[in-house]
Amino acid sequence: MKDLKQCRQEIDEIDEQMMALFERRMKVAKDVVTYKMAHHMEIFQSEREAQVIQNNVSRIQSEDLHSYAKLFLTSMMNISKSYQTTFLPHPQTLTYALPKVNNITVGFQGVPGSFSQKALDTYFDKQTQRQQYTHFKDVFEALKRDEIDYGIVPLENSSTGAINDNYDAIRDYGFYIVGEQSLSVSQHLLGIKGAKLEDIQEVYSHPQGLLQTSLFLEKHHIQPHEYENTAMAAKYVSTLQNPHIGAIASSQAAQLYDLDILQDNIQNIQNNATRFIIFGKQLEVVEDASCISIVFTLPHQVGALYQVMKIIYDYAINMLRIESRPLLETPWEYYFYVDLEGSLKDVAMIQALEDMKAHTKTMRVLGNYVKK
Ligand SMILES: C=C(O[C@@H]1C=C(C(=O)O)C=C[C@H]1O)C(=O)O
Repeated sequence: MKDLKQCRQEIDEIDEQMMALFERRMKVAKDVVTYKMAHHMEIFQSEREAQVIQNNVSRIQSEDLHSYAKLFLTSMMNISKSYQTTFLPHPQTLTYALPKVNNITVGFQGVPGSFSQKALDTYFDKQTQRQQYTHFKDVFEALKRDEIDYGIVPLENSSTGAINDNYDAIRDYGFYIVGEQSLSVSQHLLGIKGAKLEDIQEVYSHPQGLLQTSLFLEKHHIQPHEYENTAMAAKYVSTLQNPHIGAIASSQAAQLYDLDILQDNIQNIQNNATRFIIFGKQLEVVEDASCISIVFTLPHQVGALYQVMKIIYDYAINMLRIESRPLLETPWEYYFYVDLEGSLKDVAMIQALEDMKAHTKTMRVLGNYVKK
């Protein structure tokens, strides 16, 4: 048996060599992303990754290490991609993208009658193919598999705040926001034909639908049940044919699933609106893009957020929004999502972003798009 101290000495020597190689590899990854940004290429290149895995796993002599080698290479390439996403485009080489409209497929969560579909119908034209998914996460997965060109998900509601899972997903999947559609949302109490408000004891809806109507539900002592989606809840309630069970959903859902509107506009706040984002695999900047979204993490030190805010102030940039989310790996540390008014074609903006980046631990531009 080898001595532990001796083994660890050997590991230390190996790590030293590996770290030098890691640094070299990451520097090349930086050169790769510079090229990709200038040539409108996606960061993720699945064929290249498959090739890297195939070439290198076959170099490992011990058969029992093949699956570990594959895991090692995959993690290494994930780290390299996440590093690549942190680089800012160069205003001179960044060219405007024409919004893709022809022959595209867009994924959304829910069934016809859902608010996501309504947002999709408002943003895209009739020819756009629609693909529906059960969960928000499925829309992100579908884009990852190239099943769709874009996804559309809600990000924020004016009365209930952020839709956290989608905030985290847009960051974790490394996708870009290419557009935004705001939609005014009216929630209605739906029931089967002939049912009355007084009959309703329980309702089904998406958690957002329940939150947005919490005051009404409390007042009428109606028990809420969470469901995947408002429209799916309406469809479900329609199959139950129980006069005591209702759904909270749109008027379109009432029509589609043959339900009555027992009480309209039951949302806590009358001007209830939801912001949806359209996301894709590439940074696409259209000519009139005026909102830049960024996400960053900060070192745990006094005044770290202030330093970033000061740069925004010094460059006289209008900050449209700031949101923080916990960093799961390290408790009590946060991701900050910030929306800024401006364009990535503006040299001063890039300078400001570079300065901000210097005060962050990690920073990535999520997109530069038009708010609608
Ligand atoms: C470095 C690149 O970018 C990504 C990362 C890869 C890597 O780290 O080897 C491979 C393919 C891409 O998904 C590249 O395109 O070569």
